[in-house]
Amino acid sequence: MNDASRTYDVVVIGAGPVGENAADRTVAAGLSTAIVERELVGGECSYWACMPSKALLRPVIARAEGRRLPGLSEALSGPLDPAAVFGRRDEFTSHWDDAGQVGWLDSAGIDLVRGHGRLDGPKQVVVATPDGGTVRLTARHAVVLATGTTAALPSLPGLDEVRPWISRDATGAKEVPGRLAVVGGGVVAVEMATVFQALGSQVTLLVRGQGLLPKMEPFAGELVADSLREAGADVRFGASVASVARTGGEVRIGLADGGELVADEILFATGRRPHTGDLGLDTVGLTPGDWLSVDDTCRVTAVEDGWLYAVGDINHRALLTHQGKYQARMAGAAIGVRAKGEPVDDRPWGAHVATADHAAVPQVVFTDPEVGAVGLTAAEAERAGLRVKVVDYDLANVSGASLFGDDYRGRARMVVDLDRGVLAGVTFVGPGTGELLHSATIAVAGEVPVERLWHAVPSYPTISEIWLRLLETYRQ
Ligand SMILES: Cc1cc2nc3c(=O)[nH]c(=O)nc-3n(C[C@H](O)[C@H](O)[C@H](O)COP(=O)(O)OP(=O)(O)OC[C@H]3O[C@@H](n4cnc5c(N)ncnc54)[C@H](O)[C@@H]3O)c2cc1C
Ligand SMILES: NC(=O)c1ccc[n+]([C@@H]2O[C@H](COP(=O)([O-])OP(=O)(O)OC[C@H]3O[C@@H](n4cnc5c(N)ncnc54)[C@H](O)[C@@H]3O)[C@@H](O)[C@H]2O)c1
Repeated sequence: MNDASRTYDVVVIGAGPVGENAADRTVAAGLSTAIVERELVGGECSYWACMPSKALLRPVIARAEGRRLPGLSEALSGPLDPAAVFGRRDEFTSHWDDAGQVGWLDSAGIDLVRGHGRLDGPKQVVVATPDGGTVRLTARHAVVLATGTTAALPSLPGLDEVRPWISRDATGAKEVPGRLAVVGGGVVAVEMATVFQALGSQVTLLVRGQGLLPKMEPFAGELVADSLREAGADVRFGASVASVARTGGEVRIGLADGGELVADEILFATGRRPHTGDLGLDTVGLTPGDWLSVDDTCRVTAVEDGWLYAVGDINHRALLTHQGKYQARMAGAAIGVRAKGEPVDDRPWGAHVATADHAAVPQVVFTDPEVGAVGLTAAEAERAGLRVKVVDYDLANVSGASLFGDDYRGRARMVVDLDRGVLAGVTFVGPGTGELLHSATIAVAGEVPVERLWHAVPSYPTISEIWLRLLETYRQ
């Protein structure tokens, strides 16, 4: 063994939250593990996605909530201080320094190899190191790909010259643009529109569809759109960008309907593409640039002998940090038992399978109002052929919600699978509901019978009383 060629039980490429967790689990299973990272240990989530975006959103949401409380609202009438908001964000990204996360890798017994990793045939990884050298890593048991995603941009004439913002530019911003155009109606678009409108930008949201948050219950996007408009944002539906050009510091945006919009910056929040284009996938018979299909233990299905795993965003099952970390826990444990020749517990909800990816993926959108959803929407349940009862309730009628803030607006939906007597999905929309979501995740993942939920008594007067109201409505 020398510096340029090393052998480990497991090699992980990508030290985002998901790769880190996979490595932690394989070390816990007694397997020597190296992790390869080309940028910052901690990945997109820690430095450019979850953490900075939520650090930017927190004062925005806290202020919006405080402004609904007479006695407090007067003290919150002034503008937010962007420099202080950006400063707190910088603390949460550790000023884009990964020393803390590298220390954690050390403490967990995971070897870090810095550089760009590529597959080079079965169980082989070649790392191009920052000093121009190469390190060959051989895996005895498994290679785990956890290389995440980057922003997907549409192909538009002139886009490169415009220097458009992608999510990294928004979450890492140092200045507040006077006019910000945001293209897209998904999670990044609504969260960043919320931040920049509150920090002082005039935001225009250009949504090609007819609603926001199209993967969720329709009322979620409707309530978020109402609130963005009340905050002063211009939310346009059926608005497709046809061309972009930068002249004299301004971006001129041509719309498909012939209209034009002028902005100082344009953010494309139009989805993600996987970091699989330059990963050596062709050396193992896969197509560069593709998302990677996996089984429930996260093994890449198209590769023989079961040595290649893909966890987190790149398998396209659920582009969320918590769900990727869950996959990493399952895959890491599966690699551990397979290495020992022990049986894999791959029954649904078994110890080595990411069953929740199919039935119980939770997500909180940190807008005002917050949106929390888990499991199937009513439309998805219908498409899946389930016999369901859809139960809606206006959160404004819950005592805990009206105490939370005046003029409370929110709505909840419970989708009951009538044949199994359990919940297929739950959605909460309203201020303060994000922390409520895990109760629904437990009910859905635990397949708690609706009749037993009737005995789970929510405390009075909390927003959790929505559970009682939904169940009463269901039983009527
Ligand atoms: C603006 C924004 C906000 C978000 N907010 C949330 C949120 O609030 N909650 C949530 O659950 N999810 C959120 N997400 C999604 C979340 O960021 C991702 O689901 C998560 O980062 C996926 O983790 P990962 O480890 O799979 O990939 P990543 O975090 O992308 O990490 C992949 C790592 O692999 C490295 N890498 C890539 N290729 C190579 C290579 N060839 N060699 C070596 N290293 C390589 C990268 O440098 C990176 O460090 C957000 C996303 C965005 C864009
Ligand atoms: N709070 C959270 O959990 C959180 C926050 C941010 C991001 N994320 C995750 O990160 C991922 C990426 O988020 P995202 O918002 O970029 O993707 P997304 O898939 O949620 O939304 C992309 C939106 O862009 C639209 N779009 C795509 N191409 C377009 C085009 N050419 N022109 C106009 N519109 C176009 C789509 O119709 C869609 O509405 C998501 O999977 C999301 O779950 C999660």
